[in-house]
Amino acid sequence: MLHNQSILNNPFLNKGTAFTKEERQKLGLTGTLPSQVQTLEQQTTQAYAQFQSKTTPLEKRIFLMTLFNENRTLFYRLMDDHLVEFMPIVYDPVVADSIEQYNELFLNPQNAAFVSVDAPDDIEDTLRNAAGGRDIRLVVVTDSEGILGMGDWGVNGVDIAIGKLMVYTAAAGIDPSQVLPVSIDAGTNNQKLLNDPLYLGNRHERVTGDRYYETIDKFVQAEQKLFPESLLHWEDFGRSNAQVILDKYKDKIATFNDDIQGTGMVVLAGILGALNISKENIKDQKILTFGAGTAGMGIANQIMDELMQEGLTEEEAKQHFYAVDKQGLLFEDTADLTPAQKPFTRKRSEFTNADELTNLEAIVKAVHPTIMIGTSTQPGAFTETIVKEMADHTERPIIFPLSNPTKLAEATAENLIKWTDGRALVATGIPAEDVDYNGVSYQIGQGNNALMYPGLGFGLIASTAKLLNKETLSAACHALGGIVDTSKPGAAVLPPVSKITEFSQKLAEVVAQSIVDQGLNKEPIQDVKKAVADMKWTPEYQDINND
Ligand SMILES: NC(=O)c1ccc[n+]([C@@H]2O[C@H](COP(=O)([O-])OP(=O)(O)OC[C@H]3O[C@@H](n4cnc5c(N)ncnc54)[C@H](O)[C@@H]3O)[C@@H](O)[C@H]2O)c1
Ligand SMILES: O=C(O)C[C@H](O)C(=O)O
Ligand SMILES: [Mn+2]
Repeated sequence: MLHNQSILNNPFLNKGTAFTKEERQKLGLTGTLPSQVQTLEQQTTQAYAQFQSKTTPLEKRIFLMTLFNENRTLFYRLMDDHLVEFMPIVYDPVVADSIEQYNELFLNPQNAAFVSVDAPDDIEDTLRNAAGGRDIRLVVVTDSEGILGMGDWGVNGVDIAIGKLMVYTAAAGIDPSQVLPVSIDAGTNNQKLLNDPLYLGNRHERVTGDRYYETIDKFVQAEQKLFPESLLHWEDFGRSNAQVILDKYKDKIATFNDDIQGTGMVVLAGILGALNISKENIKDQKILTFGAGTAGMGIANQIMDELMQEGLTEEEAKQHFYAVDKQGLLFEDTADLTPAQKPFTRKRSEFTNADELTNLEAIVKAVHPTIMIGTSTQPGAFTETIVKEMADHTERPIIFPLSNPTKLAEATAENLIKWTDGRALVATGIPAEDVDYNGVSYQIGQGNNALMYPGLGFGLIASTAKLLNKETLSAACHALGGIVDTSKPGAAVLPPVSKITEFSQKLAEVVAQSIVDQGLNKEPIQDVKKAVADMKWTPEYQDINND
């Protein structure tokens, strides 16, 4: 039996002023609310007016988070109605501000689980307590070592897990009571946080090595034990751990790393969209990834798989890539290569001036890439000189400056369009306005994994997937084709966020079909479309059974 006040304080059950007279009677809420009974529509109108009265993006976010804390149904109903407006507020880029000010703004743990490296024996209880008896199907976990491109944010990074989950529900329709955001607090190397008396996380340096990996393993074991039907999504781990963790679990459980695989997917989908516009072939492209870290190498691997599916051998496919990191173009003998970088290195003998290829300008001059992707965290790195040099050697340069948040982008969409006289095919990490240039309105696709992971994850959950493999990833990358009208001048390389619910559903169906076709579903599924449709949650008030 639920205590009356606990219903009002439970965001998964609370309806606020929408509790009917009968419900108030039944649940012991009579007299605990003003007498008027409102509809969800009336509540939505009132809440949106309040939202609009807030002047800064952060104030808007704080208001929405308060609503989220109170009443998930109302929050998601409002988000459904104003999806394009709310995405940048609850998610990237404004989530970055809330992460930087997490301690100052803290009001509510938002049903997250806080796993501590200092209390390994509490991990199972931690997850159980945070789930509070809910049937968890989706876990987004971060250790916050690489939050967007902003580095280490300790426990503050929990907001990215919460934000990613909000997009899951808004875009794909995962039931918000079936999700669990998790912070793995392994300490932090962010000196500012360690010195901050208000910092809420473990006040010591990051734990690394065996103790770190034991914590991760304990977490995975407990997560699988408590929520055997769940999908595990990894977010914003550091460069040295992200791939290692993924490789350890990817063949055993339903899991993926969003920065590696989600980003790889959205970039390949964007490239396929761009090539649809330029009518070029992927086998004729030279791909430069600037910032050969977690995302950069995830992107390279996804494109590599596509080239191999197009019939190239591994050796042939590798010849299409130029990976660039701090050291410059990565060669076989470059110092400090990561395991993910090694397969994508070049030979010095390919270039007459190999030793000079230590900066992007020299590399672009030597390579003449047709595709340039930025995941470097280096703002403004795609300069006018570099972009013009690239555009001098290819008709439709494909340029995706993807570093987030806004202040870290390698270039703006507007500059890329201007510098190339409208020829560049552009996608940016954060939302970008249309660019009006020479009478054409250029629509800019959002090259953000948020376009892909909700549909991917939802499809995996709905199909009760045992694991995610290359076949399913590849099928998903091709699922967005045909949504954008590429014959229109200024067409975007990716479908707009305004259609995210539509294409997330399509993506989920393609993913679920691929799982079932490969026999990777745990439970029998007769009708894939129905399985996806049945799983979809919509923000409407349900009857509460209080027995
Ligand atoms: N749009 C998206 O969907 C999306 C997805 C994932 C990551 N990102 C963004 O990409 C960026 C990188 O994320 P990550 O997870 O790969 O981080 P990461 O730390 O794993 O990788 C960043 C890489 O950039 C390299 N780098 C740093 N300075 C450089 C320089 N001067 N020149 C060349 N390379 C340099 C680093 O050495 C590292 O290898 C972040 O800003 C992140 O927000 C965007
Ligand atoms: O969070 C985002 O906006 C995309 C991506 O996962 C990132 O780390 O930048
Ligand atoms: Mn990320």
